[in-house]
Amino acid sequence: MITTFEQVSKTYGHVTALSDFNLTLRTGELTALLGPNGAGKSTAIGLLLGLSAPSAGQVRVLGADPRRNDVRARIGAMPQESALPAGLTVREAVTLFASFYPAPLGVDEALALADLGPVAGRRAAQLSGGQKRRLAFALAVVGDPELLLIDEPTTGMDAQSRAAFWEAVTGLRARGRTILLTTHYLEEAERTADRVVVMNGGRILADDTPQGLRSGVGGARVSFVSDLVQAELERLPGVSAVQVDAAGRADLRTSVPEALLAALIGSGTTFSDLEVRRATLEEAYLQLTGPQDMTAVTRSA
Ligand SMILES: Nc1ncnc2c1ncn2[C@@H]1O[C@H](COP(=O)(O)OP(=O)(O)OP(=O)(O)O)[C@@H](O)[C@H]1O
Repeated sequence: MITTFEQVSKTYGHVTALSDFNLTLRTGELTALLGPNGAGKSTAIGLLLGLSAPSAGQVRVLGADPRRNDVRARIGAMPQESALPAGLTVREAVTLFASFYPAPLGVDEALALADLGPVAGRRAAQLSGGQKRRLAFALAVVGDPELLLIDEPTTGMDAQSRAAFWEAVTGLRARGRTILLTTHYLEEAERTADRVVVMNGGRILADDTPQGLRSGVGGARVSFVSDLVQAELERLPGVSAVQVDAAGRADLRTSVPEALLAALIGSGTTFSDLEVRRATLEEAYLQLTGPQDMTAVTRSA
């Protein structure tokens, strides 16, 4: 059952949030939708949830109009900010949400997926920020949805919660669920997504696998210590950027790392401390969206 945006535009007064937006979500795939603040990601998710109608074009969710109640019952959503039932315990909230769906998961299964077992008896209002995100996840998955929409899911989660969260999400994908995720944590998208869609200004800039995006833009970084001066480094094959630090370590960006190394060795130059690494998804993303975007966050490992 196909989920598509066909030539969708969405405007709010004079603001164009989405423009000529075309995207097909493939069954069983985890797609990461990336873009700076205001790019249009939440607007796209809102359209899939049937919260608003497109200004032009067509949105189909699991083959039908997302505003139909029977379609909504097949979607799970974890919004950026969710109003949780504060007075209920975690278990009561998950039990209540399970009752909305025709074939839900077991309550204990949903609690375990979200790693909430130890706090199942606690009231939602008393949860920490990260625990609230995990409760929002449990409420999104308890209906066993075919399509899962998750908007900046791991904000506020600690390292263990994030690891457990991604394990649960990839487990759902292995069961054939279709997942659309937005995140500003690019290394999470790089590690987990089958497909990355980069957007800005309401338009799609790239749609590829994480590997495809990395190799399509940016090439590789090669660094080493040598006596070569800036002008000599710039003449090496495929070099688009050169930085040399005070200790004489050169850091080069090249589209052809193999040719660069062959030229370096062929020149007879003495060099040491060689490091070669492919461009990261973050570098590819920044090339696509422009260095002025300060919203892409990278956590230190
Ligand atoms: N209800 C609304 N009324 C007016 N403008 C809106 C509304 N919702 C979104 N916008 C505008 O539409 C554009 C896209 O917003 P959207 O929330 O979809 O971006 P986003 O990519 O999700 O951003 P973020 O990463 O900050 O969550 C922005 O310029 C935003 O100000």
